Amino acid sequence: MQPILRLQDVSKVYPNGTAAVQEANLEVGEGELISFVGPSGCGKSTIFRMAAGLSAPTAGKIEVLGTTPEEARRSNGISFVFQEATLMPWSSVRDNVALPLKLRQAPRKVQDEEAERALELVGLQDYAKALPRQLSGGMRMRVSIARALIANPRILLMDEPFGALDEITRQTLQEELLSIWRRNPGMTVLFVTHNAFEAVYLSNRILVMTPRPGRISREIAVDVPYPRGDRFRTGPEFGRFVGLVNESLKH
Ligand SMILES: Nc1ncnc2c1ncn2[C@@H]1O[C@H](COP(=O)(O)OP(=O)(O)OP(=O)(O)O)[C@@H](O)[C@H]1O
Repeated sequence: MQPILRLQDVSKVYPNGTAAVQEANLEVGEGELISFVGPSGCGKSTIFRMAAGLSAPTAGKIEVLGTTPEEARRSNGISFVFQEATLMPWSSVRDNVALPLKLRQAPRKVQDEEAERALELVGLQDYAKALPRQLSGGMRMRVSIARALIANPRILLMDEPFGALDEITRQTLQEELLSIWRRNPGMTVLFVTHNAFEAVYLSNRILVMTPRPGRISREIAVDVPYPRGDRFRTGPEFGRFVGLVNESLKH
């Protein structure tokens, strides 16, 4: 199978001399949902920024959708969701979601229709005219996800998107993400989290990174079929996987 994203011996040393990533190797297949876990500062965000073409590696090669990361981003093949929802405070929810289409100069009618459709996917169809400050943290994150989905990306990069949310909201958004992912069989999701429970619940594969400079030290396949639901979350198998992730983080 042709990988949709490939890192070959990728390293990143920042101009101030900080070695953030060292010889990371990775192949991601279409339709995977992969989580990255690792200690703070081990280079997870750096890998994501490089994969999205927002920062260049200092060594090695990254291939996304058979081309360069920059090209994949320009053609809307790859979208990014950050930890903070980063919305425009003066614009309505609908206009925030429509931004990627506006930047592409899509007709206003298309922008509105597609924004409504994306808002429906995240359950916010009734909030199209609201301003971001009128929403809760979880709702703002949903807007941010809708904005990433509007361009129909083949790869969605999510950098600790649920880190700032309470546990209940986090679990709701996990379910929504899984449901969106399952309804779009070709969509590949890469997800950064500090939370072993979240990684196990969501992913088909977990990549554990070493402390900085980050390398991918271990891969854990969570070979449990979807939909997973509460039975998986509360069962013995779940605990075994979480134990495996936590154990791997110690080495
Ligand atoms: N622009 C930059 N210039 C210099 N050093 C940087 C820059 N961005 C990140 N770093 C450093 O590179 C290392 C990796 O940072 P990165 O944000 O990729 O880690 P992370 O694993 O995502 O961390 P966290 O889990 O805390 O979000 C850190 O030591 C960080 O201080």
